[in-house]
Amino acid sequence: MQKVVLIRHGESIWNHENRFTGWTDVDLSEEGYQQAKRAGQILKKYDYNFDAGFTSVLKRSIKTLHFILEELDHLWIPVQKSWRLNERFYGALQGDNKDEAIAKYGIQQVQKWRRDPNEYPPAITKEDDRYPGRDLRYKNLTEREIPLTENLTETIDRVLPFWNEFIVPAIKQNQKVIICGHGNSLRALIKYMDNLSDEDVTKLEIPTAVPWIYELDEGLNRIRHYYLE
Ligand SMILES: O=C(O)[C@@H](CO)OP(=O)(O)O
Repeated sequence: MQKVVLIRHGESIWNHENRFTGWTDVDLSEEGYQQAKRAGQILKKYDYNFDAGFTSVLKRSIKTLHFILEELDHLWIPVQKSWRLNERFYGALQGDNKDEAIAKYGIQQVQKWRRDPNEYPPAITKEDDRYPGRDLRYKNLTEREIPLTENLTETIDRVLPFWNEFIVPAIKQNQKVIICGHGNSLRALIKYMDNLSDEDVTKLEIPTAVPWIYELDEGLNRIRHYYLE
């Protein structure tokens, strides 16, 4: 049996301000920093240790993983960062306040944008300041890989190659891995791992910085999962 730890980053400044974030590189709030430290202490209490870490290229996740590893005195383990673990790209909603969006577009539309796996948020154009194509960290992506908007189904499609190419081989080599991601990149992974229907995944809400333990059998099928508190 293998244990894999999934964890969403701690609260970000825009989580706190209730704004759509997506690929915007927003920092942790003070509360988010404390949450990350607490997550590390919880993992330490239960004697967890890791051989490898995986995270996105966004600082709220990178820092959360860093503070967790610091609590475990594990800053030395290899950490692989990939845009494929980024939050879902929220298009033209990025930066908008979620309550203001509800007032403008109605709760049903906003809820669809947020949770319907096949619904696209309004797209940006390549001229928009939020277009990731001018950001150095994405310079090796093809134009097709750089989103103007993204739904959860597409998030799954770009998370899975990273899961299959890097995380699965590490698990198969008996490495203990921790994956620090985002609400929707983890939702994408869990939809795949748990074979959740489109309907069921709409109900999946993932709290910030609470370690979520996946116990997997030899074939990497889920035995059970639970939060560590
Ligand atoms: O704003 C975002 O990028 C995400 C996560 O905070 O929001 P939501 O939960 O609405 O998908």
